[in-house]
Amino acid sequence: MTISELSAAARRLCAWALHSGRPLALWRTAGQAPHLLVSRSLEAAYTGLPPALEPDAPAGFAFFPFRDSDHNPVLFLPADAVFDLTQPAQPLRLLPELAAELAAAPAAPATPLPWHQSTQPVPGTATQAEFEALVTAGVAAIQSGAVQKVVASRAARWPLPADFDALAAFDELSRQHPSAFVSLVSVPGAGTWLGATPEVLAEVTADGRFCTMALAGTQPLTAEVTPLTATWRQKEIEEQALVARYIVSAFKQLRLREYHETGPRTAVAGQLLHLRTDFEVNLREVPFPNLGTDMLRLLHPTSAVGGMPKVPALEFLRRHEGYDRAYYSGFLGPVNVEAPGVSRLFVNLRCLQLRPTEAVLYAGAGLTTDSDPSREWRETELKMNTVGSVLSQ
Ligand SMILES: C=C(O[C@H]1C=CC=C(C(=O)O)[C@@H]1O)C(=O)O
Repeated sequence: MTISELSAAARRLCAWALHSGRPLALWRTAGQAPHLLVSRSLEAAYTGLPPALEPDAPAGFAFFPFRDSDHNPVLFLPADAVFDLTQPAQPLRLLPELAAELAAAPAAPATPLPWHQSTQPVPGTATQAEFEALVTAGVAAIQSGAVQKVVASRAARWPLPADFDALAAFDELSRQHPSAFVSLVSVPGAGTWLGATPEVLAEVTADGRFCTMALAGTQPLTAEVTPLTATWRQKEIEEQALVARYIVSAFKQLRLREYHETGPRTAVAGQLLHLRTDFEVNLREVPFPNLGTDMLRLLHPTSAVGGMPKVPALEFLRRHEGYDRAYYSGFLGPVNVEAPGVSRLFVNLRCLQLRPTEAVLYAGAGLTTDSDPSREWRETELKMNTVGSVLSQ
C-alpha cells in the first residue's frame, strides 16, 4: 500500500507532528510498508554520537550529517510514536502523553503542511565552470599523490512547482524506486529532506546478519546499456575497487576475517547503473557482538562520498568544495524500530532539501586520475534527476 492510498491518515499524523513543532521521519524500505516516527521534542533528538546498533540500545531514527557541526547537529529522533502506515490506527509505539494529544488532533488538517525549515542559509551552488574547476583540482590532488580518490559534489537550486506536495512526492519516489530507501525527514532547524538512496551503509537484520556495500561507478541505464550488457571503464572499476578496499580495511582494523564478499556486479538505481559489491557477516558465527556499531563508526563517511585516504580527502573537500553539504552524504535510517537488534542505515544520496519556494538538490561524483570534468558535471546532473523527477510532475 502506498501513501496516496493512506494519504488522509499520513497527512493527519504529519500535520499533528509539524504543528506541534516535533521532528518526524517517514520512510519506506524496499518491500516494506511506509513507517512514520514522531519524537516528543527536538531537544530529545540531540545526541552528538553515532547510534549504537545493539538490541538494547535506544530505538529511533538516525539523521547524521556529512560532518558533525553546530550548523548540522547529529540527530537521533527517539521512537516516541511509530506507525506502520498500512495500519495507522494501531500505533506500534505511542507515549501516553502523545496519545492524548493525538486523539485531539484535527481529522482533516489544513493544507499545505508546515514542513520544518532549515535555519541555515541556502548553500552556495557551483556553476558548471566552478564545478569543473573543482574536478580539475581533485584530479591534480590525485596526480600529486595527496589523495587516491576524492568525491566532488555540488548543490543546485530548483524551483518548486506551485502545488508541490511533499507527501505525494514521497509516494511518487516510492513508486518509481521500489528497491531504494525512500525517506522524508523534517526536523526544526535541520529542515525537510526528501530522498531515494540506493546505498546501504550498515544494516543489521532480524536473522543476525551485518550487511554493507561498496557502491561506485556510474553510467546511464539506456535501452542498449542494461545490467546484462554494461561494460565498465578502468576508471569506474578502480573507483569502486577503492570503496570495496576501504570496507575490507575496516574489517581488518577490527580483526574480522569471516566476511562474505559478492561482486562487483552491475546494479540499477533509477535511471543509473552502478558497480556494487555486497559484504555480509553472520553475527551468530563471529565473536563480535558490537560489529554493527563499530563498523558504522569506521565506515562513515565512506570513500563513496568522501574519498581515500579518508583524512586528506576530507581536508581537500573542506578546502575546495566551497559549500556546506549539511545532511547530504550523511546517513539516515531506523535503529531498533522494527524489532530490537534490527537497524537499517543508508547513505543520504539522491536527496533534496525543501525550502519554502525551491528545493536544493545535491550530487557528487567520484574522481580518479582519469576523470573528465564535463563528464563528471553530466554525472551529477543525472544523479540529481533521480529525486528531481518529482519536481517536474
Ligand atoms: C556521491 C554520490 O554517489 C556515490 C554513489 C554511487 C556512485 C558514485 C559515483 O559514481 O561517483 C558515488 O560514489 C551521489 O549520488 O551524490
